[in-house]
Amino acid sequence: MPVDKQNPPQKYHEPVQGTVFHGDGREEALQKALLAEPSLQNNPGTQPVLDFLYEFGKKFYLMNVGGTKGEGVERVIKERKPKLVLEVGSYVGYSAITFSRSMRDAHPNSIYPKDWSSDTTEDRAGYISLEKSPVYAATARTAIEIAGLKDVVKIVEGSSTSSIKSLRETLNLPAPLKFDLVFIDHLKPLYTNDLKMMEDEGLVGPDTCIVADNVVKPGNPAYLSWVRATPALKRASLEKPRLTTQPPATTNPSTKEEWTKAFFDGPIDETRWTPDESEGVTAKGNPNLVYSSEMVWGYDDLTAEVDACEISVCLREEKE
Ligand SMILES: C[S@@+](CC[C@H](N)C(=O)[O-])C[C@H]1O[C@@H](n2cnc3c(N)ncnc32)[C@H](O)[C@@H]1O
Repeated sequence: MPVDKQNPPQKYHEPVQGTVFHGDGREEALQKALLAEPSLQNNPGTQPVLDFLYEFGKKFYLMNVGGTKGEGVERVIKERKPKLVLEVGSYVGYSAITFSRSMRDAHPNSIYPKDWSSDTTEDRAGYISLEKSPVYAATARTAIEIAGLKDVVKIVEGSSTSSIKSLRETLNLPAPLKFDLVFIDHLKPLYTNDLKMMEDEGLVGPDTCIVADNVVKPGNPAYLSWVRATPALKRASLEKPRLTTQPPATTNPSTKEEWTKAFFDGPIDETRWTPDESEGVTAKGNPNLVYSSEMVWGYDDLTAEVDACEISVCLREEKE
């Protein structure tokens, strides 16, 4: 869809928070529609599939990153040229198609290996996407295949926290190999625990760029506090015991300026709580990683609500 950063896109749906906006059969219907669409069979490719998802989303809301925020992330990919990308939350494949296309354009001659273990001088690249729902993963695979990106994108099914913990084993990904870019876009309360798990496993580190979607809509002050805090503040937080019940969530600020300036000194203590959805897999995190973090603003293309991605580049690991 055309991107106009100054003006909101046309609104096709009312805000969906608090309503049923996925998991009611629309993802299966989308898969069938993708397979039945003659123009996609005759003219497969990335843009026809993205356009098809956008048109479907106008009728039945789809929780895709969309064009305006997606364009900001694509710009980062074009600048940083990541070779190994991790996405958390595939849904029906919109972001995986958009971002892996940019990655492939940056590395047209790379090999996309099935596993990363072999000792080789090959120029390799790959886009790994984690998805909990087998139904959404199946639709994403269909979309990705029609888009011609089957060899570039690998979907790993399962719950994110345990998938991340076992990812080196699952992908034969030897240390110290780590991700160049991570796109976090799944269950909002899990963002911090899952980033901490990546830090524990050495899957992120100096030079990794971490992009987190929906930090304004619905908002994620706890996550922002982890990537914006100083190592000293994070170390102090980790010295305190884990919280066993969910603390009251910090309220969202109301202006862009407040969002940009807030959360450099908390609510870091909220990050001591691990949501049930991590299924008992808790992470400590590496408090010594220093991130430089900024917000990239955009819209939900279908509800026209203002939203933002937080883009955090890991600068270095501070010595204690
Ligand atoms: C906002 S959607 C992702 C949208 C997608 N990144 C895009 O822009 O096209 C969130 C996805 O995260 C998945 N998800 C939620 N919790 C998860 C978890 N614990 N592990 C893995 N995936 C999860 C949901 O099933 C859903 O497909």
